[in-house]
Amino acid sequence: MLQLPKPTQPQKSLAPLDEAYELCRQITQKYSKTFYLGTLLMPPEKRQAIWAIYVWCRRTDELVDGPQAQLTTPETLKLWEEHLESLFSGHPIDDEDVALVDTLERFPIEITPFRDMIAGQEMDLYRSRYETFEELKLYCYRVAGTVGLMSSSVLGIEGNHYGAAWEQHQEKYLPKEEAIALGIANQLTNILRDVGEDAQRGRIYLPLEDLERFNYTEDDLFNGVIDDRWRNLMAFEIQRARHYYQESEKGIRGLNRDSRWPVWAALMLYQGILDVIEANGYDVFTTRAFVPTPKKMLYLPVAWLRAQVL
Ligand SMILES: CC(C)=CCC/C(C)=C/CC/C(C)=C/CC/C(C)=C/[C@@H]1[C@@H](COP(=O)(O)OP(=O)(O)O)[C@]1(C)CC/C=C(\C)CC/C=C(\C)CCC=C(C)C
Ligand SMILES: [Mn+2]
Repeated sequence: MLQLPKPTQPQKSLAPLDEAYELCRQITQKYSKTFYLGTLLMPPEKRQAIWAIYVWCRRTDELVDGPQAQLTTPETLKLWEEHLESLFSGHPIDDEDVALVDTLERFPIEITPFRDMIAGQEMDLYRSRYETFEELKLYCYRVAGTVGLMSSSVLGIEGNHYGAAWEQHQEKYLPKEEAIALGIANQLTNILRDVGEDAQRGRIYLPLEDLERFNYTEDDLFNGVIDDRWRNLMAFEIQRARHYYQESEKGIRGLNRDSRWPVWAALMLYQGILDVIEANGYDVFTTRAFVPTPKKMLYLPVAWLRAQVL
């Protein structure tokens, strides 16, 4: 269902726009309950645009993380970048692209974050360790901070007046850093939740300098050792992720009013995973941390309130 690029595919007739958006809706709903719920709180035009962006991101991630990932080479990613360029010149190739091409017309977005995400996925082809947090942060920017930048164009920036009303210039404060911070916070959360799953694939995203700081070894991690060293290491990483959430929060008030509730909701739902990891005694080896649906529903009114007052 998630088609990988087929460069030699002959010309085919593509889905009409409403069907393409419906396809993107279905894929978003299937693959991410959390972000899908967030989009349901948006006005229809923004919601559809986020589905289109989600699907492009999902397809990009699938290239290195999906069932066909073994077949992906740097050449595959090069072809995917050419595919991207075709979309940016208004030429959809697959049904899902029809929605993204329309979204790009309605909400102009720079191509850079899309290219950067492909570069991030490429890192997964040749890296399975990160020595320092600085190195990991670059990866997190590329695979997730970029999502913040892409989404911001759709979410919209509230116009802020600086200076007196009779002055001509009206400047907009662009909360770019905050959008990137929320992506990084989400990705760090994702990494902490998936430590066990990634270890089974021989991957360690936690910076090795942090393992060393807490005297915890790669072997300990592959054996799923949970002791004070691990608990302290995890507490440190969770605190770092929470710092990025906090950094992102001040950007939300710079967004259009109708985007603040969905973003607060997505933020709280994803950050909630950190609380579950703590409640599970930092066991990310045998238990997958998730926020149960009734708890998700409880977050929604709190997120609404924050969107009104913060
Ligand atoms: C509500 C809203 C605007 C959501 C955006 C939804 C969107 C377009 C998500 C794209 C997700 C995606 C498939 C990215 C590919 C790379 C990747 C896998 C990144 C990880 C996402 C979750 O992955 P996964 O599928 O493994 O997770 P679950 O199993 O579903 O838990 C990431 C963790 C990155 C997600 C990053 C964001 C959603 C960016 C958030 C930032 C903003 C919306 C900017 C807000 C603006 C300001 C000013 C704060
Ligand atoms: Mn992934």
